[in-house]
Amino acid sequence: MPIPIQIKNIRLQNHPSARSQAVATVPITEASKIISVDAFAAVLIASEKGKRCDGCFQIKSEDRLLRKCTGCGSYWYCDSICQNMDWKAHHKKICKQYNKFTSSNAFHSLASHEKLESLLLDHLLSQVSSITGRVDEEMSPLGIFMSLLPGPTVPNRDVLSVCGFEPPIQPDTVPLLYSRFGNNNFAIHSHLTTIGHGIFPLASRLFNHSCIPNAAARYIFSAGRPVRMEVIALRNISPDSEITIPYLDPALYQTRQQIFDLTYGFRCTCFSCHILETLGPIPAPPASSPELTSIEKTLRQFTQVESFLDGGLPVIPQTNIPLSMYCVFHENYITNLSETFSKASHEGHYNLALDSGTTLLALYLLIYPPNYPQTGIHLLELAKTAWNMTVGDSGMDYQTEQATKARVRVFLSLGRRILTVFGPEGDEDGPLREAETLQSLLDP
Ligand SMILES: C[S@@+](CC[C@H](N)C(=O)[O-])C[C@H]1O[C@@H](n2cnc3c(N)ncnc32)[C@H](O)[C@@H]1O
Repeated sequence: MPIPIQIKNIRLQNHPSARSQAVATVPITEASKIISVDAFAAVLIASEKGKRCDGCFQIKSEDRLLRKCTGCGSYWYCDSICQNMDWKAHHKKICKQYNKFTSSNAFHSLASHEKLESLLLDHLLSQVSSITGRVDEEMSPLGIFMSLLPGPTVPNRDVLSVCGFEPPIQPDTVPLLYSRFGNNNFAIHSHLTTIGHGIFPLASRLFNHSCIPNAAARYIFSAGRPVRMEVIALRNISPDSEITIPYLDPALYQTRQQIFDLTYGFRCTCFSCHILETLGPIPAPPASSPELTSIEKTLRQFTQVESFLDGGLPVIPQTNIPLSMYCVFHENYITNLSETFSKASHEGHYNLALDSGTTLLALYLLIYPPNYPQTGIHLLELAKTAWNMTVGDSGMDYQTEQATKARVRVFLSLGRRILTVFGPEGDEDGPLREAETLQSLLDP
């Protein structure tokens, strides 16, 4: 059956297990924008409420004070443009019931992710009810949403039926809508920190997941507009190659397959998952420090992280990983290592920070594909740490200072390159701006 979606430079073709896949019809160059789509529905996470505009998601500042909705007092906006946009899209349907619902026992009994889902579903249902009659239009956001594959579990309607209103859509449409909800909402981030969740039907319809993706989503906030998702090519994509995005952090080596099963209803068969399956369960890292130090040495040697720091970032194949260092993929190890790095860096223990940060970089080279934004942000953090070391130690001798500054330069240039590929996203001041500032301090 032909697939009735036409997007510039992309063709949807049949896929044996994922129904369809998006493939490039022309060469797509690294850093280019593959698609740009507005959120069909979006909601801020609880900790961001009152700090950002509920309409466009821009952050409050001295120049952008927020005004409260006078009806519920629980939604905040930059100005009347954002407020009108939100009112028409969904808020007029929920304003009156919002406080009653969010203070109800039913709402309080939900886990925090369920609360967020319930509010997002609420926005979605309100949105849907404002555009009744367009369900059958194939290219409308709702038409595309309804054409998505259902997830493995249907959300509990009692839990997720929010604000007590029933959308005025045909009753048989409601279960279809619910069953497509859980597996099609995206975490919206600013500088890779989640600030909300949103529904982007066209992006859902097009892109399958890979743990070694060649594209990734970034989010743009602009006044008077809904949040926009842009899917960016992380590397050159040749014609007829599939375009894939990560549905979750590929570093979740132990839990990702379970999340695919439970939330999306598929088994990932990418190369990284294939290797994981071949190697079997990941052992816990050793408790003893000398043993762990030796494993970390093997990891750094295997990725040649120290020697490449003078050149460019290598692509390390996940093949032939020495079995002795397999435990570095344990999620506890990754979490502990990144905590050690950021704590040591903040507390001024720079030698420890650079040591653990370099080991973490070696691990990221194995886990993430080229130009993955997390690697770029980590390189910037390493550059800032090395820079703080040079300015924080007034007794540093000239040679050590020059050697440390040389490390700052390398980390910064590698990090900037990756961050430029992904491009700016979210709030105005971000890692790219920080990288420019650090560059101007280094080379005044
Ligand atoms: C957001 S949709 C992606 C578009 C989907 N291929 C379609 O035809 O509508 C997500 C669903 O696609 C399928 N899918 C996505 N990535 C997959 C993968 N790597 N392997 C198998 N199925 C996948 C799963 O059924 C998943 O719930």
